[in-house]
Amino acid sequence: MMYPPEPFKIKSVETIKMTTKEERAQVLKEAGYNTFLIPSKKVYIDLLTDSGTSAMSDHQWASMMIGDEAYGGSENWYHLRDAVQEVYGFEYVVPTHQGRGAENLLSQIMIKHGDYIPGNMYFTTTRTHIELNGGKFVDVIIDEAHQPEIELPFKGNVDLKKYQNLIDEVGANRIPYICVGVTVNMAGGQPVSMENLRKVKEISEKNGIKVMFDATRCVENAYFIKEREPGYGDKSIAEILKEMMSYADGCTMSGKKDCLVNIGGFLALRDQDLYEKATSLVVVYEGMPTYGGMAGRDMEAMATGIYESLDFHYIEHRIKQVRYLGDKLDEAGIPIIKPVGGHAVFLDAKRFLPHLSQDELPAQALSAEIYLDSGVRSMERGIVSAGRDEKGRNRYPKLETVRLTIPRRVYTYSHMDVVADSVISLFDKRNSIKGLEFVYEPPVLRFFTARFKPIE
Ligand SMILES: Cc1ncc(COP(=O)(O)O)c(C=O)c1O
Ligand SMILES: N[C@@H](Cc1ccc(O)cc1)C(=O)O
Repeated sequence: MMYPPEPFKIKSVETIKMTTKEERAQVLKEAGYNTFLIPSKKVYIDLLTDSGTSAMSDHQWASMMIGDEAYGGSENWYHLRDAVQEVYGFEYVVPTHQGRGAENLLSQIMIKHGDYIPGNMYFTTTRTHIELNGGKFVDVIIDEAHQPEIELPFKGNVDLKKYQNLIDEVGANRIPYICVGVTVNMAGGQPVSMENLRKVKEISEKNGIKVMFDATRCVENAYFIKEREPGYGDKSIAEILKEMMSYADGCTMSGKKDCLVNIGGFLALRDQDLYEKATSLVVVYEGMPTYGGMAGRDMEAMATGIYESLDFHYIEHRIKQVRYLGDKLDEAGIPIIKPVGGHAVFLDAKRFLPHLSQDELPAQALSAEIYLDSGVRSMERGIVSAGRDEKGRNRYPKLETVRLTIPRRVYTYSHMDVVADSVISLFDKRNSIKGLEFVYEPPVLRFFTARFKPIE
């Protein structure tokens, strides 16, 4: 089915309200033209992120009622650990408050000053933790991933030649692990094929390098493998996921995405020695190794969410709802990253606003204009998100995009129509959109709290 109907019915609703354009202009000014800083009550359709914004199921809410809020050995922890072991196949699990808690632990236990960490495109928090621990991130994704117009089924693949070249150049002993995102957030939610994962594992094993997945959206990746990779059409999402994970030595997980919860995460490992190192740190940064910053009820909801995410009808609808929005925009001639990925539709701000240079922050300006037009909140993913390099110079990513990120089980196809209409109407008056400049720039992860003003 092209766009399947919602495989759920709605039991509880949250009212959303439209604001006036005058009100939004004021809100935007007060938020320094940064959509992260807009109060959510002033947002009509919130496509800032799919992180922690999912609607939980009735079963997950029921799980919240059996929270065992014990400091040590909560019953819910054992359920979560068992779910991770069963579904993802890793023996050792360290709970964390969210994904970056796991990234912190992994980076601290594995990276030595001067090490290199290859990966299939950077992610903001992941690269920050690598750098804070003295490592250098090296992008080894295929070139096509940086080109919005090229359509490939697995545009998140690791370029095996680039990976091998890095090993030859710096030596395997300077590469503790490769970080493989499944799917790749910054490339547009693009998946990685099973064949590519298998080969990455082969090269890594040969060279004594560990493979660590950023498993944040691994269920979405499994769906794409089922849909696109020969030999996987008849396999279940659970089987595909298990095989994907069999090519990793561990993973970091932001449970706020594919585990369908509002908060939570974990680090999973196969190696006992690494696990012991991680547990000695988790007590410093997160909490006891049996809660890691989560309440008992949150762990139970995550355990339930992990099993629910394997349902084919759920994941098919999720992917295709995102595709519905992408197809509508594409048919109207709006420049987007193609193909449409798993969690979001990415507008190509360079082609949307060709009259603005990258220094005029076109994606930041476009996300502000979308909010002004319709109250739809999106996120900049371009030069502002890329930040500065070690010498303090702006990084200029090839992809300058605005991300329309769809929360799971929250909005309907008609909400997608409203979003598409707003973007299409803005495209017609795109020449009047002005650039932005920084008025406040924080030193790290600047996009979260930076402030801007229009360039007059
Ligand atoms: C691919 C990816 N990795 C890691 C993270 C970090 O997770 P969290 O937001 O839960 O800290 C996120 C989202 O932030 C993400 O999208
Ligand atoms: N991981 C979440 C939250 C987040 C957003 C932006 C970031 O750069 C970091 C984290 C997302 O991708 O939406």
